[in-house]
Amino acid sequence: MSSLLDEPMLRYACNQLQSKCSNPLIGSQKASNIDLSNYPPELIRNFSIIAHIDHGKSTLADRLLELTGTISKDSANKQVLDKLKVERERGITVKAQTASMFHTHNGKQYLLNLIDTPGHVDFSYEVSRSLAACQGTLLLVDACQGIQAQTVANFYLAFGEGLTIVPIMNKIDLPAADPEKIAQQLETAFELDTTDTLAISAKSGVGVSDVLGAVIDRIPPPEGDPTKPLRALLFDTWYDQYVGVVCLVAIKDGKIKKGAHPDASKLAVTKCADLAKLTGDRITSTHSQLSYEVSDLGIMYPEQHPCPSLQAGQVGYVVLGMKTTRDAFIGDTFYRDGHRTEAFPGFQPAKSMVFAGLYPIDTADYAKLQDALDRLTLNDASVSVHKETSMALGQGFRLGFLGTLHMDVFSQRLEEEYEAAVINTAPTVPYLVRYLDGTERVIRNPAQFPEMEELGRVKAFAEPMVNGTLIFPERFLGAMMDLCGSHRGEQQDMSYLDDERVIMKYTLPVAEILTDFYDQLKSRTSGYASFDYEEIGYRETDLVKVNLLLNGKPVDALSCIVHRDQSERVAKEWVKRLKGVVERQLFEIAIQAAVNNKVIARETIQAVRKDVTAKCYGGDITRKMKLLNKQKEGKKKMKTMAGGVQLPQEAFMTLLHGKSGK
Ligand SMILES: Nc1nc2c(ncn2[C@@H]2O[C@H](COP(=O)(O)OP(=O)(O)OP(=O)(O)O)[C@@H](O)[C@H]2O)c(=O)[nH]1
Repeated sequence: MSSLLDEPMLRYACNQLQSKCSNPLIGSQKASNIDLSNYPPELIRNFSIIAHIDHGKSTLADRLLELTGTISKDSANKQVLDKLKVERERGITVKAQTASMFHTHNGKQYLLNLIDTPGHVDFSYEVSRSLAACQGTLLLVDACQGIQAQTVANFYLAFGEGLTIVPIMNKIDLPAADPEKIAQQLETAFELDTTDTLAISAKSGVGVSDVLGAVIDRIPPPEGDPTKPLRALLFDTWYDQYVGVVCLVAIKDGKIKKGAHPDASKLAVTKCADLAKLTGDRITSTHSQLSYEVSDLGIMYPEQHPCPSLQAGQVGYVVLGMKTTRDAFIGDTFYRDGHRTEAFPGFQPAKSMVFAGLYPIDTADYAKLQDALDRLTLNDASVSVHKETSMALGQGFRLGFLGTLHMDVFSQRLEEEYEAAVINTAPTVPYLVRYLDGTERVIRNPAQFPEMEELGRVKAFAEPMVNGTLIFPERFLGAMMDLCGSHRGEQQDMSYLDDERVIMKYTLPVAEILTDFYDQLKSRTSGYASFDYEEIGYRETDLVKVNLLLNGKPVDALSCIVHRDQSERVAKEWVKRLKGVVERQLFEIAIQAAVNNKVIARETIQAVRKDVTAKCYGGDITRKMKLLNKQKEGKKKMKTMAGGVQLPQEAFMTLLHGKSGK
């Protein structure tokens, strides 16, 4: 028997066993004998919980898992869906989580699949994918804070998917809770009938059992026919170091099964890989047209729990032997080999919205950095990586991210993985250059900005825009209008959620929310405002490139693309910052910022004048002059020798990160 298990499979088996041991229910009858073949779709409910950050999504998920006996009521089981081993391994890029549970209601046992959705706007493309696997959603609102910007954004995503929305007010145990006011907000903002709104405390458990009843009574079961050909929606993936990519799928029609091939017993099988070839179904990806063996499948209970099959209406995981998450396309349709079915609509790959250069501090560490990047992107297909070279920083990479949160988390993980500091250049958005001849080009790096001679052929520039939603108490109205106005925002709409809270819509350039927008939003409202946005495509704008020059030589890593109106302010700011990090040298240093070869800001660092005549005691003036002339020549030599000023790598760290290099 041991010959059947090669090393990776053995490690995988141990891993599975460990995860089962950490599940309080594994070992009990209920968990070990889950066979979902022929589970009727009318006894299944697929739902998600959507909410603004901190409104209690994970806490409610814990209570539901406890109430259904999926996890034990144990103080160690807190925020289980946030702390699953698989989720920790997935990191930030693959965030949706699924947990299946069983619940008996009116004498019937139901299979409830809770599909957790990532909350942050950077991952909203994934929220809609996850919602596509559900028929209903619990819209959770903090009974003290009320509706916030992400409540609005997530509501419209669920509404757009045509899901049944069950409104729930959470945290009613808090003294400041005001359920009546929140109900009014829900009616005003979403025209929801709030007569059936549930009022709960996910923390204490009050009212939570009614949530399970509402899921079963109000959310429709999945439609789907197990007897039809297979049609499965891929809505999430993560990377497992032992088996490769694990895919989360919602089976719309048909079934996928795992089990011995009829001929398996007749063949001499010596390797697990060979065994896998003889077991389970073969399925094809509509997107890539690649065909895969189903080597494992099951449900998340709440960790991976193998089952013999998955069928119409069910949600679970399948292992297909994919080596990296780049092979898996969220939104893809799987069908059984040779039985192509209609693909799900609206497949759209994640779009990078923010680009930044990444360089090792020590150029000798380039290979090590590449290695760390390869390992991290294995699990995160949404980060794009291209090699680039900078005159100032040497060899490095240009990375594309879904947003600034995505960029921050990735950079932090990279520093941990790579165990050294890296230099990130200032983030930029993808700009469009439209030429007079009708062609277009996307630029993701200031170095790609058209030079003077090319500018004559440029018809216009365009930048990506968003529709932003801000929600805040009325007393901050002036401050918020000022903030959006100073970030080139244009007001679209304004209304009141209740007698004191305002909801305001602005179109804003993405480049503006990369800067200090969030910090200002929080500081100007003491944290009382919330903000969310959706992309709305490109709008023409007037762009220029600001070049930073040291003694006339451009420092490519410090150039940036900005709106023409901001160029002077940005230029002055950068030369001042640069002056703060360049040390005085034996010659004068000119720090300049230029647009189209025209200098628009300048600072000067005076030379340190070495007193070369100090050793000349007494009055021989000709000897003094000789030494002073020699010094002057030395200065010239140093300028030409260096070809400009040498800036240590640490200075870039200070400039771009606002911290020292080590
Ligand atoms: N008093 C009270 N606190 C609650 C209740 N539900 C959740 N909390 C607290 O609110 C905070 C946020 O809860 P989470 O469950 O992490 O919220 P979340 O929506 O999952 O947050 P993110 O995952 O960060 O989006 C935690 O400190 C919880 O203990 C409740 O009913 N009453």
